[in-house]
Amino acid sequence: MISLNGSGFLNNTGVSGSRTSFSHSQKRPSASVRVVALGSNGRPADRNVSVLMESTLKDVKDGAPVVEKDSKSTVDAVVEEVYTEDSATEFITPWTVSVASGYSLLRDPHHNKGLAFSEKERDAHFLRGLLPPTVVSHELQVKKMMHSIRQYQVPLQKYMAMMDLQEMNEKLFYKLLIDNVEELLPVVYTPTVGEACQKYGSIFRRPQGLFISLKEKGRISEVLKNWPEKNIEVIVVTDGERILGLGDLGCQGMGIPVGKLSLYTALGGVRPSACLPVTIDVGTNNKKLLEDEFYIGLRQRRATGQEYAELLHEFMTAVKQNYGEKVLVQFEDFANHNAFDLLEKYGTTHLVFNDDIQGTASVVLAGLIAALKLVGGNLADHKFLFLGAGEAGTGIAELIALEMSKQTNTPLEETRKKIWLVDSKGLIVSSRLESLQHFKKPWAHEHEPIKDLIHAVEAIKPTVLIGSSGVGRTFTKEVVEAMASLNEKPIILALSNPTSQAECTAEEAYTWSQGRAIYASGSPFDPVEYEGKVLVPGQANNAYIFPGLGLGLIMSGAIRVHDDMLLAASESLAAQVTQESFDMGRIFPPFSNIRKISANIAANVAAKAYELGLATRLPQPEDLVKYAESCMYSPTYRSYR
Ligand SMILES: NC(=O)C1=CN([C@@H]2O[C@H](COP(=O)(O)OP(=O)(O)OC[C@H]3O[C@@H](n4cnc5c(N)ncnc54)[C@H](OP(=O)(O)O)[C@@H]3O)[C@@H](O)[C@H]2O)C=CC1
Ligand SMILES: CC(=O)C(=O)O
Ligand SMILES: [Mg+2]
Repeated sequence: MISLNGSGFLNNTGVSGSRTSFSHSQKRPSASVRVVALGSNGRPADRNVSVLMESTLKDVKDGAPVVEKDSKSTVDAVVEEVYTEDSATEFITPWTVSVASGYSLLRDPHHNKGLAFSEKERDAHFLRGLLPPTVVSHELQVKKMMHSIRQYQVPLQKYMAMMDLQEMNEKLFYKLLIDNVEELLPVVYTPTVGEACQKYGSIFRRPQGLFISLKEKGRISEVLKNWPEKNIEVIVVTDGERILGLGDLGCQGMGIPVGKLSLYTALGGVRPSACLPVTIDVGTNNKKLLEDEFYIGLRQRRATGQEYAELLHEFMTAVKQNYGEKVLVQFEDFANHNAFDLLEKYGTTHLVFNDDIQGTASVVLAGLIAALKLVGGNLADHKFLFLGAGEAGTGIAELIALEMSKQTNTPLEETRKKIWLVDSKGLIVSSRLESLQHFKKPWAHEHEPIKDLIHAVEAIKPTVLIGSSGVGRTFTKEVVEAMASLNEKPIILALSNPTSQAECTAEEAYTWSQGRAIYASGSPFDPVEYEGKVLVPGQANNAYIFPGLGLGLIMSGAIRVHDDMLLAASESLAAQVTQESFDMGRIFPPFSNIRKISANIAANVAAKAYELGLATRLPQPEDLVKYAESCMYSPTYRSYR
């Protein structure tokens, strides 16, 4: 497993939302917070209307500016006040010299409240006549939006409605997503985000992230400055070459960083304005896209070698220059021939992790630790077989081997022998060693060659079967039946996304194993009734991990990601699976509790960062769970003066 390095950018307050904040001992003069609303084109409109928040920054306590609550303010929590307010306290752009009319305010997604603007605000901000007379609560807005989204039968229409909402009223978008996470996760994330990426050219309306193409070579730092937010804490970047299990979608992969970052906010509580989605466009080898008149990316085959490396290097350098050394960069959906190398290269200079390799490993290990409560034994008592030996497969395999090695005090080389992988050419065995990609080599064990999965299952006799191939329906009836004949409770994880690429469905796994399989999948499946018992499949998706992991890194001011932090995240997630879940056969907790889960994961990750001496936010908060919760963005409307 690759351990990642980086060096520290010190944020004195430890409140990660605020790079422009103050040291623990510094007093900040009392100051009103001035917010300038901009015109719909991002430039100020011609009317002089300043929007003043009702809160006033007074002091700095425990590293967090204390907000004196105005009698009319609706905001209560001190830290929340600082962390949650999304740039409203520092709305700075080079052209912020005058202020806007209410019309502009309605078009500013960060500050727009739509019909929730109070009578007083409508008067103060020139909104009279621009809104119908009714004033509604945030809750009613959520109810109405959910009603409206449920009217759409087609998932992509729901996705587009959600994206429109995000562009229109950010706080309503996040409240909707947080309050209805189980229903809306499949809309803004897998599986629908996969279809959205496939059709991104046709549905593209407004930029939701930065597109950095070969055309921008030599001026990436300038391009970063075009993004309106400056205090970036998390970047999710893709080059679009391996989007879910859908292959090379080039520039249209942008849906993935956008979706992942909306989960950073909704699930992990990172401020939306601190999140930057980036797509690096070096071309695409997808012939269909190159010939598609609606394709939005560069029309050329992918740049490789030095040209590719130089663009990526310029990007990584510019990121550090613009946002400091503690900005977290999450590599997402790169093809494996670049992913491992990028992780290794930038792990020594930046705070980076690869979600597909490391986030996936952490979530699957958590599921396995939890599953042991149902099947018994320790990790080392089990034998693992993977279909797919790429980023997800070898990443998971390595973290399982590491955990096993720690638990049994056995060398990693030994624990790896419990784990077998099959790739497109068959079982990975020592006779193939020379021709294997470097990340597969540790898994080339002594065995005769085997070409297909069913024969590998029969020969290896695994207790756990994990699909990470990106190819749908590869766990056939024969394969699942073989697992069920070998094990009383076979563990079967069909990780590939989106739903169309799942190695088998929940229904198939339960039916073909006579209801005995312990099953989880990357994309969600509905519960299945088998012989009168309702079995609820878990969702083995890195979305359980990266938001909490990211929050833990940010709140502790961590300067690098360490494997032990991934293990800490796994342990925390596994510990949060309740008996109620186990009784339904699920090895992951429901997403409805995800913010609490993320806070606990963040606390465990941060604790590990402190233990390893990798945290820079000092002193360590006494109660890390409470601190994590206090740091989390919540989409509460603020009152405007
Ligand atoms: N649930 C989750 O949280 C996550 C799910 N995933 C999903 O996992 C899948 C794989 O992702 P990733 O590991 O990054 O992709 P990679 O491209 O890195 O790896 C795919 C692996 O599958 C192998 N493979 C492809 N076709 C077959 C086949 N027919 N039979 C056997 N093996 C095959 C490839 O073999 P070869 O090397 O020979 O080409 C390769 O080893 C994707 O669908 C992705 O969506 C990924 C990350 C997280
Ligand atoms: C979930 C995820 O990261 C993937 O499928 O690539
Ligand atoms: Mg991914």
